Amino acid sequence: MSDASEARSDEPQVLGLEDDAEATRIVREELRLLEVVAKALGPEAQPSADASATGSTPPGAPNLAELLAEDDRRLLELRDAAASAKPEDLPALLEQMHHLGALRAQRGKASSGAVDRKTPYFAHLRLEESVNVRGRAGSKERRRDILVGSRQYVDAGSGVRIVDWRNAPVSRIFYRYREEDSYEETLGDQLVEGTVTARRTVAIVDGELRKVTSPQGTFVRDASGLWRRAEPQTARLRLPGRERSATAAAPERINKSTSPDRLLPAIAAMLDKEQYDLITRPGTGLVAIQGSAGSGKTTVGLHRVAFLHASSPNRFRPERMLVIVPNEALIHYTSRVLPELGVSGVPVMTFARWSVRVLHDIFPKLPSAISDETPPLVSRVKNHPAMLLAVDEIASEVTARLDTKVEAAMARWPDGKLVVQAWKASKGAPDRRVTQLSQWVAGKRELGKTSGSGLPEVTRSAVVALGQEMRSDSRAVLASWDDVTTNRARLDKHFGSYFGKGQLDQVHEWCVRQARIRVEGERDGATASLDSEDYPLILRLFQVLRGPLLDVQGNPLTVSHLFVDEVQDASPVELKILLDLASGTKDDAHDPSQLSVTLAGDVAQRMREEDDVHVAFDWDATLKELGVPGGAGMIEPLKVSYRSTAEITSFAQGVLGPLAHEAEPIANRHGPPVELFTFGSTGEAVAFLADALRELALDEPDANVALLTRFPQQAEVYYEGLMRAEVPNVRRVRRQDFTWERGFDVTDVRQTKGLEFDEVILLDTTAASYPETPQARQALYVGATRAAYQLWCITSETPSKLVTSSLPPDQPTT
Ligand SMILES: Nc1ncnc2c1ncn2[C@@H]1O[C@H](COP(=O)(O)OP(=O)(O)OP(=O)(O)O)[C@@H](O)[C@H]1O
Repeated sequence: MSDASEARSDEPQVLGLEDDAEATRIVREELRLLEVVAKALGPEAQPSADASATGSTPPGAPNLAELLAEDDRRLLELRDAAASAKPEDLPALLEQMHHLGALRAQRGKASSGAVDRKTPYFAHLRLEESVNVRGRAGSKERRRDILVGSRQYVDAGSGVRIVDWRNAPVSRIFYRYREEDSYEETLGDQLVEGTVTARRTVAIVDGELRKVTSPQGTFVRDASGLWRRAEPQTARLRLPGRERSATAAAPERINKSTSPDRLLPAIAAMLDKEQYDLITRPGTGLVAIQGSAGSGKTTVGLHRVAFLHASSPNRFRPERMLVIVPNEALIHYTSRVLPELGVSGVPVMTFARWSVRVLHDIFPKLPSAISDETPPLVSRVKNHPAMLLAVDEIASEVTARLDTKVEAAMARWPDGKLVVQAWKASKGAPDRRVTQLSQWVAGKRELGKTSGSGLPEVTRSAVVALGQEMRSDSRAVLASWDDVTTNRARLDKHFGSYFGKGQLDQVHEWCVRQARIRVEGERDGATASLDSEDYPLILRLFQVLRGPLLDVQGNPLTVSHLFVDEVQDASPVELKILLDLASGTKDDAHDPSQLSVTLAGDVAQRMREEDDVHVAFDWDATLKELGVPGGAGMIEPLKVSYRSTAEITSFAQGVLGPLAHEAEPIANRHGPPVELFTFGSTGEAVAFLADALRELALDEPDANVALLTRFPQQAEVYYEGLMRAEVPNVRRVRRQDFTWERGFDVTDVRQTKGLEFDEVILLDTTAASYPETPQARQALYVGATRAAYQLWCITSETPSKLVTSSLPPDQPTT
């Protein structure tokens, strides 16, 4: 490429900067470069090289074009399905289309097609270097201009060279070095040493240069074509400490960035009145805590566990209490609170972890593998609220069969009527009733004030034989599990009004296949496994057929107090199991009068794995469904938003729109404004972030920032870019494997449920990733409210309306 800094007679005009020689020189250089590129690209630019030629696609892996074709095919399929879908299936299909559309858009930007003439590149590097070719003596000096863009373009004739920011080896220099830095890099078989003599980012919109950002200044062109030197870049990430209090009496907040670790602290001395009242409620009964994100729900639930233990150490022994949190990260995040409050040894688990342990204690022969291929549809059906009714129906059928058996069998024996009466007086799950009948006939207990010990011998023997026969029905937990999932008529009856026939066909087919592999062993390479949703299903069937769950010694398993955090994400079946577990037992049956439970949740934060259809969480309905007396009257809202600043809290409420909490949360501190940064491409956004994060790492080495995308695949792109840019301590968190150390965690929103970071950067806050759907609102809300102090939104396409409409009206967007 010719040297753009040489003076020429036909040099482009830079109006508005006549008094600023440095600015004129820089802008003119960039205008000339753009002219050269535009000429080389011509009106119909042709691709010069595809992405695979850059060596970025591993052998055998599908290349970008194949992935795009696959995306298109699936989009078409979804579109067809939507055209003929039942109205109730439409939201799910539309949500899938949004998801795929967002990924497709991102992939499309990186596709190997023609360079986008409207925005051919976003950065310019000028390098002066000396090149040594391996194995050859001597070196060659050269000076060259490299442009960095979203697609590669090389035109040897005109000297134009645009490299793809993601994979051209030379783009490493752009991300790793600043202007005037010396570098040494191996590019192919060449060892290249040199100096970056210019490093600029440029905004080219519709083929026109609009902005140049350089170490010498930022130069912006307005609509009338005049250039001006902009105020120095003010966008900075910062750590807390300088914010003002929103209310004079606002309590202090613990500054986690200066505490020894980043875990949730014990804050007994700081609790407010409402929090304290909830914590000190009597130990028997149910306490339901609703509150916006960061209002202290987890904190209150854990302090309540400690309070109950302190008030009745024998009843609430640590090992007899249970805390259920929605993900593995929260187990670690909350681990400090209880020991600091003097209670060690309370099991804190996810429902999944707890249920795996209990199920295998009861049924050690069940396969231990959990399928990672379960279709989302199967998960949705198995987690559906209607499953509770399906399970209850099975229990009623078993009971009806046993009633018939007892009556039919006893009609033949002397005093058989007494046996029928005793059977009717027995209580609890069918299997417990069979046990009670056996105990009655053996004279070990009374049923309805009678004892069976006076029965004629023949009748007693007949009852013993009948009891054995009845066990095959009352203990048929695993057979009932098969029945509820593989019996097509049952699926239709319970789920037919929520799912289409084709969908239930798929569910049925999957369940039948799973059952067959379990019976026949390995088949076509597939080994026996359970779906993760089978765990609650089997445990619930156990409770309704056989009674309280059992520990490994076969004793009834109960807990003296249960705290379920993020309850809006638990399925009704899971909740029902847990509530029975926390009910205690009397006469072998659950005893709701002993119930001791704390539930904490936020309707606005529901994000279940299988929710491609929006399912609103309704406290009242849930409590009623679970048979909790009092319903919504039990709920105590917490209103102070302790985690996030007023700026973030207000932005987050805006994002929720119609789903916003009835009671506007009260924030107690101010902080930096929420900012939206718009870029021409992901590569440009990565360059900006790399600079901001590097600067933060230098100024505040302890900072811990979360960079969050909506979908996991999007996080990969940013992670790779930041790694290439050699930003220190960048980590890709895929399955809640947070290290809780200083640095930058790149992950998707779902992973951060319940957690807190000083700064959050929401990536790809585009209209495609966050459309105006309830799911997108809730995901964006969860992401935004993870931030305690500072929140940035980044986009390289049309920004989501959820973001733009939630920023304050005077908020400048960059
Ligand atoms: N009374 C209080 N005074 C000061 N800080 C508090 C108070 N209550 C809670 N906090 C702090 O507020 C932050 C959020 O608390 P917590 O995680 O318990 O909220 P949450 O409602 O469970 O949030 P989420 O809905 O996001 O799960 C924590 O840093 C906690 O220490």
